[in-house]
Amino acid sequence: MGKNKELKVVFSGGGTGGHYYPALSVLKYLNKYYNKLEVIYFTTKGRIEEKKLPTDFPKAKLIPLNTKGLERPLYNFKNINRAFEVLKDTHKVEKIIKEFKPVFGFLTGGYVTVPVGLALKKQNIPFYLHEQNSTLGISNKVLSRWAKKVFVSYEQTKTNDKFILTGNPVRTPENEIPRSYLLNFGINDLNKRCILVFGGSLGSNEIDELMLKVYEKEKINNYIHITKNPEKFKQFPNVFTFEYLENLYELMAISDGVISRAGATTLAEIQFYDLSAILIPWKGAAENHQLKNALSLQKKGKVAVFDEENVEIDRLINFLNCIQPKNEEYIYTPKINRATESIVNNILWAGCGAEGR
Ligand SMILES: CC(=O)N[C@H]1[C@@H](OP(=O)(O)OP(=O)(O)OC[C@H]2O[C@@H](n3ccc(=O)[nH]c3=O)[C@H](O)[C@@H]2O)O[C@H](CO)[C@@H](O)[C@@H]1O
Repeated sequence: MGKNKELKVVFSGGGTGGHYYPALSVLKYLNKYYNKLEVIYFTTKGRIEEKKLPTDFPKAKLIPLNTKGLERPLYNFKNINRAFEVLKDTHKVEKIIKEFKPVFGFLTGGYVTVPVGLALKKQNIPFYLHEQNSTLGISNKVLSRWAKKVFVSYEQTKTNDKFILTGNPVRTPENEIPRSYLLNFGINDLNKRCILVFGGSLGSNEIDELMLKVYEKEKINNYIHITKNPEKFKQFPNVFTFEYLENLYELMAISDGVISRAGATTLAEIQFYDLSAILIPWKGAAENHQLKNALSLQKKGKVAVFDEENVEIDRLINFLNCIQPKNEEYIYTPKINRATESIVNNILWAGCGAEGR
């Protein structure tokens, strides 16, 4: 990859961590190779990409959009207003990119990407989509007909040659991380299993309730549990609670297992860091995509999928107790994430367009 170059790009994607973190991984990768990477990131007002991006990526210019998701059922009166908002935002984005002149756009899903994709199309600027889930989300479905390429995380999502299987980009530590890093999070016996518990980027009350039952019975393993209700877990000395951990992926690199929902980005991280996992798919996900995500990972082993309405606590505990823990000497050594690399290579060098324009 060439260095000392300038590149102007438009990014968008978010609303939730599952859409936002893949965009961030690609952005960070690009940033390594360009001395002057100029980025406009179109954000969902008040959501994760707005709150986290400035610290993650200080050079990006954030522009919030008003577009909101459609109400269900679709014939809801509010949706007329929502459609107007998309038109207004499309116009706003068009004006901005006309002046900014980006080389390409990269969009990772979430309703905010719709006006951005429409504006890029109107200005004849190539754009690329990334889909994290096994089925296309609504925004990606709408935009895919105009996208230059659609990068996907699962083989079964490909429907024509425009679709390229890359996997889902995940955040990776730049440096080695020793197992002893866990001491910073309260863990004091590094030879015991360390299990990370969380309900995606938005949290999950159901997982909190389920884990209360697990912690009543299982006192040996250590747990780092992300929750909005830390007071519920105070009586368990082996449970260390946090409201949100921005760098959860660093803990994944040195932990032993995960108990979580089955959001696609979490699943990609579980695979990348080769963790054992108990997955409890969220039933409200569009087209039940979390269950589909989870089942395709289950085929690869080290993963058990539970139905949230029927979790057998003893089976769950038995699964945990079969995990071979890393020992206190363990050190994670940095490795490249092939999905991130593959997306960037496809955009810049594999004749997909941007650099050759
Ligand atoms: C309610 C909702 O819309 N869910 C969707 C959303 O989920 P959600 O945003 O929960 O997505 P994922 O579970 O895929 O990803 C969560 C991300 O947040 C990170 N994390 C989480 C907690 C924390 O304290 N710190 C932290 O960094 C995880 O490491 C992971 O990178 O996007 C996913 C990917 O499109 C979809 O599959 C989900 O169905």
